[in-house]
Amino acid sequence: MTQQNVVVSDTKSGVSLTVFPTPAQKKPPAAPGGYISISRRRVLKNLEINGDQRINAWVESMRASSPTHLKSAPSFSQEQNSWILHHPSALDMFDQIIDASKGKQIVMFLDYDGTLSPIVEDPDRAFMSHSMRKTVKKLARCFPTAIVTGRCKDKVYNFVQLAELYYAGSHGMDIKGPTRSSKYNKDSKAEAILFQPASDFLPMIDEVYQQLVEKTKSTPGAMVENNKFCLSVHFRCVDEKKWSDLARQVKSVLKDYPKLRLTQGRKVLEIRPTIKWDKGKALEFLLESLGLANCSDVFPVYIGDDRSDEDAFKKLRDRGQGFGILVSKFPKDTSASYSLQEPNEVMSFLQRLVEWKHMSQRARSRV
Ligand SMILES: O=P(O)(O)OC[C@H]1O[C@H](O[C@H]2O[C@H](CO)[C@@H](O)[C@H](O)[C@H]2O)[C@H](O)[C@@H](O)[C@@H]1O
Repeated sequence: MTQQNVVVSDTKSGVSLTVFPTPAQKKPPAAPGGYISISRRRVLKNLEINGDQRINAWVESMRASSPTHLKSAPSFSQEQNSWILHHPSALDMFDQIIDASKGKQIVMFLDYDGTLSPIVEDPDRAFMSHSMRKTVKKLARCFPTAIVTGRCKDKVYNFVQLAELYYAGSHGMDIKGPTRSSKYNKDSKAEAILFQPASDFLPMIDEVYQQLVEKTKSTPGAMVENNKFCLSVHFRCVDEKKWSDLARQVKSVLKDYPKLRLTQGRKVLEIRPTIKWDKGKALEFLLESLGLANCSDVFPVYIGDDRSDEDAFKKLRDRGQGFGILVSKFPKDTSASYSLQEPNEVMSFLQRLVEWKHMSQRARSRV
């Protein structure tokens, strides 16, 4: 690359442009603000446009991924019907699912928000019901069970309060084994599991958290949540007309932190380290910790409702093991095989798994 070439990178938008001078431009013109600066200005202008387009794309995508109103147009019900054909209800397909798992060790991975708990306005009040807790407790007696969430691990633990589970907080960047022994972790090895691949990022995340709180305080309803290794900026209680402004505020803070990236969830923008780690990798790590990563007779089931869960759905597809279940009332682009409409259906599905396990144990003990 010659000295005159200009590389302009917008690390946040992933845009990296290299501007090569044309032969006619090779000598810098005498005029102030030579050709490199003019090109740079043009490129920066383009980046501004791209930046705005990107913000609009986030905002649109956030609206689409968490629709507020049930659509009623005929084309929508057609879309819904065709989607359901491709992602049938895991409750309707229960027998087929059980058939596919025959002779294999089922391992359960559960997202938290929108899967075990209903979506609510205040993230600090996203409690799971007692009946859901009871169900998950029973489930963990039948199968190794992990909670995989974007939340801070300790916060989700306070919601779930089951010491016999594995927990992967901060989108899998904070993993911990059970602290209470169960059938699957008798040798106490599980308790020793602790994996934090992004610990170097802690000071940066704290710094960005402070800046985001300061920057967004002028936007009524905006809330920044510290999830330890990642952050969430909540849009749910912000007037939709202000969403683009809020996204711009977030982007303006992040421009100085190329080592952080933005992802988007249900009315939330999430800020996380650029390391190659996600819920899919966390799932693989947990299977390895359980000594099941290289087994052909493992059957992982991952249930989740959000974009970040797609990494885990995809991982299962790539491994050709088990399957994903998307929790959604609406058709969504997904790598999950099955669907459930809401946390209540998730609970029914988990209950059926527990009943089936008890029945098959009883049948085996009779033989
Ligand atoms: O991986 P998850 O367990 O699904 O966590 C993803 C985000 O969940 C939470 O936000 C979502 O639930 C809130 C409470 O119902 C809701 O108000 C918000 O709009 C949703 O996006 C959590 O607060 C975030 O920090 C997580 O990133």
